[in-house]
Amino acid sequence: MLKIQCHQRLDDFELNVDLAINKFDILGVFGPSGSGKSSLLQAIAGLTTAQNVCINNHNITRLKPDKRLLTLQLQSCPLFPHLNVMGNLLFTHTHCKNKSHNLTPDQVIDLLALNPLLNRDVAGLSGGERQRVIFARTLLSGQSVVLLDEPFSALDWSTRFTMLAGVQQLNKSHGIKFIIVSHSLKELLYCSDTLIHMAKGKVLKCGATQDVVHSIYTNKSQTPLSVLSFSKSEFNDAFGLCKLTLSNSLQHVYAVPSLVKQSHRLIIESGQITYSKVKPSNQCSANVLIGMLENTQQLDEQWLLTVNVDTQLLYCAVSKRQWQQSNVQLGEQVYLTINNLETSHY
Ligand SMILES: Nc1ncnc2c1ncn2[C@@H]1O[C@H](COP(=O)(O)OP(=O)(O)OP(=O)(O)O)[C@@H](O)[C@H]1O
Repeated sequence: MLKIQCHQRLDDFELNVDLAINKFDILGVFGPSGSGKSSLLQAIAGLTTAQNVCINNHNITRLKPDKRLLTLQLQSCPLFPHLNVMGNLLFTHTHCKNKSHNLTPDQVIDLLALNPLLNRDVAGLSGGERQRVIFARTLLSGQSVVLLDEPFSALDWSTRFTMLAGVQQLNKSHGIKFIIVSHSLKELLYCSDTLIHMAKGKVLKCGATQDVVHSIYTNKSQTPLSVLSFSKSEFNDAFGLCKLTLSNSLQHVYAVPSLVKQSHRLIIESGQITYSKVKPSNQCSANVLIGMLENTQQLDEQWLLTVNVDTQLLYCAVSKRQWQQSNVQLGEQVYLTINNLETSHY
């Protein structure tokens, strides 16, 4: 159980958060610019003085930041300029006391593939390299609750997915809990189990990530993305592709290994999915899944179809003309073709 109550007035802006979550491992915080995401993390970490901060009914408003047993990685963090990358990591590992987990520098370096950077001068690092080093340093502070404010915004999607898979792995292997602020639903869908949607200093919705994302889509504010979870991944030598078996049925799709990473989720954009009432007969049409049309909604010029595949909701955006011609009713079986899984598009 996690309960957060936080009240803070910052000139004209008022942060007023009161939420309760049954369980979380990786909590995402999503919302438009200026909605109060960073202010919330900073108030929890004690970097700003809020009028009231209660976590699980403990009032921590006056508790010093170093007694809060968590660490916050800000959007931009300085590194020590007189130390190289390895020096920065070792400094944190050596000087941070009262650690709650025993992650070693070698483990973090391996997980985040930092070996090629270790002897580099920090002044010469690119924005993305710098973010990876800062994340490694955050982990080496040894806290088991880690707050991250836009931690991977400077990374390309492939590297970002590797880092997010690392976050999931650290949660499983070392029990580290993460709260991650991001503008990107794609990022949060990939890694978080629970999501907070904020606007104007308040929580609009909080709950299982897919439910909250669904409510964001039905409010028309975002391009729909789907998550496809799979339980098994087997590399197929003949195709050079991974065969992914869906979590709740024997349906499967094939994807290039670079899309699979260490995670058991694929993020699929609505434009990647096409649907039909009859099974596609074209031999080239691989990656066809069977589902049931669960909902339709008009989004400006398009229609958004929600299709239940394997108890997972996939979103498919179609033109008005295509929707009218297809003559599919709610509850009917449809075929979804997932495109671009067999070529790397990041
Ligand atoms: N120290 C401060 N004094 C006055 N106003 C502040 C202060 N810090 C933040 N604010 C205001 O509070 C609001 C929320 O800011 P915050 O940085 O928390 O939003 P955010 O959701 O993290 O935005 P972004 O996604 O752009 O980083 C903004 O309107 C900001 O101008």
